[in-house]
Amino acid sequence: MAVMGQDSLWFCPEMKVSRSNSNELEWGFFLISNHGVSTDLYRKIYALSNDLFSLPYETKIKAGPSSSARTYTPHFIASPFFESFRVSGPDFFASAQVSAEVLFDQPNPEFNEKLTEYGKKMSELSKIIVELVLLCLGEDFPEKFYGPDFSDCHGYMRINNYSPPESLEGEEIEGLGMHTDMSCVTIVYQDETGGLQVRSKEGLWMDINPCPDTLVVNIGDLMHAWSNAKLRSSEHRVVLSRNVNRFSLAFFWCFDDEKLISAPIEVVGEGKGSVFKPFVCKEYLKFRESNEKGKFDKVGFTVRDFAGN
Ligand SMILES: O=C(O)CCC(=O)C(=O)O
Ligand SMILES: [Fe+2]
Repeated sequence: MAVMGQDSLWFCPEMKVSRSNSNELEWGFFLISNHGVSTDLYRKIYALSNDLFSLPYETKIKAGPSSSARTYTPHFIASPFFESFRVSGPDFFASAQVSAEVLFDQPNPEFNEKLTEYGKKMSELSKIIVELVLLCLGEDFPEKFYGPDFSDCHGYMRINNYSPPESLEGEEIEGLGMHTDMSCVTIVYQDETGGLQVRSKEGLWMDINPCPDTLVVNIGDLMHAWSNAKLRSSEHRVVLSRNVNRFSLAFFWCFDDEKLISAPIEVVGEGKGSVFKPFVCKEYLKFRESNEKGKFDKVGFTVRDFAGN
């Protein structure tokens, strides 16, 4: 796997993050290539997802928030133009099957198999990425902290469909409002439509243009808190400016729900104060859920609002 720089936007662990210039650590986004996921697998998942999103609303909502499956997020929850299916690990097959059973008339083994293959690939990649990211914080960090703090991580994916309104004439609208991710790291595949943007520290929106055969990785709130804010969980959003559907796959690699997140002294530094109070992972997830419902037009809450000192 290679981690690449693009213009000055990206930090690159393999280029060795220079501690004298912490800028590279502060973007919170980078690209990876040579990740081992075939174009063919993306094509298949894209086609299967299209079948899914093309189903009538009455069918999709059978897996909606008030169903027992609760894998489908319909329009008007995150945004009027966004809908999504969730597939959770570690048993991606069983999770995909929960949706397949309520959505398809017949068994659809290909759907379950392809999403399982993708979930497993992303889980492996996430482990490598976490090790690389730890290496950015200190040479001995992967060895010291991967086992105790990161070996119980688990992942889930969201298959996202953005459908802009037909009236979109040269305008730009938010397909997904500004937010930070509730993950340690997130791996995003975006199709060639583009629209993903990251907010700089100065508040400027920067485009993350689609780049063939690369995936976008971003640091999430859990890693931000664990690293005592040394690794930035950047605000990002998706803007739609063309009248075409946009497809993306976001994979979130997270701590166990019960984990107490507290930055180690080696990260904070002797005699220095932590940026965050220690908190249990699931309490933060609960806080975000209760604060974000229906607030897609508002600035999202982050871990700073929840546990900032
Ligand atoms: O669709 C994308 O490109 C990004 C999605 C995203 O930020 C998310 O699901 O958290
Ligand atoms: Fe996100």
